[in-house]
Amino acid sequence: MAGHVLALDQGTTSTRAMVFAADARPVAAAQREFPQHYPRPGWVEHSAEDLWLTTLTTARLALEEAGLEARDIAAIGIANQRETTLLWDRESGHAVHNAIVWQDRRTAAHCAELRADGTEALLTERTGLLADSYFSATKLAWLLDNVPGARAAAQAGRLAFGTVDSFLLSRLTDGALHATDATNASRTMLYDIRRGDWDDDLLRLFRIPRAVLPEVRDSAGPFGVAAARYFGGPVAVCGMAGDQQAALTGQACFQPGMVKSTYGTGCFMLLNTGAQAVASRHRLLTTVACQIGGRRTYALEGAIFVAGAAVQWLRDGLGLVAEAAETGALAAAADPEQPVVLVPAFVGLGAPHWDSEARGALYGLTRGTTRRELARAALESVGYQTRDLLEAMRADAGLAEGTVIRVDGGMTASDWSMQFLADMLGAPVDRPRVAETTALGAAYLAGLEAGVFPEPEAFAALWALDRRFAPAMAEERRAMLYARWQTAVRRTCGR
Ligand SMILES: Nc1ncnc2c1ncn2[C@@H]1O[C@H](COP(=O)(O)OP(=O)(O)O)[C@@H](O)[C@H]1O
Ligand SMILES: O=P(O)(O)OC[C@H](O)CO
Repeated sequence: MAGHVLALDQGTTSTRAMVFAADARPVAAAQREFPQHYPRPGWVEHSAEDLWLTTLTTARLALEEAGLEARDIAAIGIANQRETTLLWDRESGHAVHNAIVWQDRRTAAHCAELRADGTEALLTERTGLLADSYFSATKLAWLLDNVPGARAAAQAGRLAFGTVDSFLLSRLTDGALHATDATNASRTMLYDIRRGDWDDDLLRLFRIPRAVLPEVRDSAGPFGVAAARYFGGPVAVCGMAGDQQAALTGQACFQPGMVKSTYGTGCFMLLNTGAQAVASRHRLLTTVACQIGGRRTYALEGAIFVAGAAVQWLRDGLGLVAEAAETGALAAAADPEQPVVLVPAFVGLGAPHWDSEARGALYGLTRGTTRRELARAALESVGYQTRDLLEAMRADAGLAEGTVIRVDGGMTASDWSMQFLADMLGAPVDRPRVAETTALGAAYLAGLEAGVFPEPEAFAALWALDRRFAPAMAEERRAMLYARWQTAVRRTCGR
């Protein structure tokens, strides 16, 4: 039975483990949610032990469901929520503080200073990122400044910093390996994405001692061996990548110009730009898509914070639906004469606006507005925000006519949303048969290294279409709706 790969997908709200066969078929899966901690407004933390234990538990459950043992697993691949920052004691493996999650905004003031004093230009040039609390650097600086004794211990080499991939790897290998991959490193705001190394100027700027940093490796390659006691036998870890980059790989977007967009709680759209790190002129991020054999592939990325979360708000906040899936039928039945627009800036707006002060707004309400129009506005908001990203990508990288958008994530179950997306983008939207593209991407990286999966070209041939949504909206209507959205965003951002 050898020739299976175990993928660990450690996400923001839940941890999944999946087993894939050599033909990329998923054969087992397990998932566990874990608590979110909000110690103060704008702060978001995870318990490091929750991240570890849900990973271990789901991995064991998936192996059990597949009826497989450690010796049947050729390799482990890890995909993870990115940027989330951990600092742990090398000796004991214990985190010195909860993980500070990517959504956490406690360092927003620090980032505002970096923007005000002109440092952002240097940050962007070296790391491809923007001075935002989203990324790891200011979170790590906060930990070193606020956890008693942390700075001295870090300088003495007793503490290790890492994103979630690095922390899980350290646990799996019983502390033997302190490493990350280039995709995760590219989200820290400490890594020069063109030179492929930690940047001494940025380390000085954020007062980060080099001694805390992990070694940066290829996304597919040897990452040590998970100790025998975890899975009943040793298993090699052969791949790691940030979850959005893993999804780009799982969607087989290997060629420059290919685009994937993932719709979960938020939305992350990545465009493969090949060997070229394209500097964005429209406030997109430049990031490492993958590193194999020392060769880096880059991507342009647009991140929006609220996609499926707008549907969650209708369900849990307003109680307008009992199930997310009801929103499609409601939207279809909405009054076409009522121009209700939702700008879901619940936590500010991400790319390309980056307005952390903006808050959500609804426009066009009348006495005749019902939950049908609100449902339509929530689903449409995802299409409009994606159009904003695509326009920025077109302007930055000149996308080819007829570029197809490959989609994945929980919200792609909504046919209505996917059709509106295709209409608003004016581009075909392809939904693959394997929805778990993040786990598949992690499995692919590990399986490639272990010799289970074929070279990219042959793997790309395994990608199978579930459904294509072709744009069907008249151009005039498309332009009118998008103009209305842009007006709503301008008003929301006070511009
Ligand atoms: N049929 C549907 N229609 C609209 N939204 C949906 C539907 N099914 C799921 N969603 C949304 O998709 C999101 C869950 O997707 P998932 O990929 O599991 O997210 P995450 O990995 O971020 O937790 C939720 O926000 C949910 O509201
Ligand atoms: O865990 P997800 O799927 O919400 O993804 C989170 C992203 O990696 C944050 O950058």
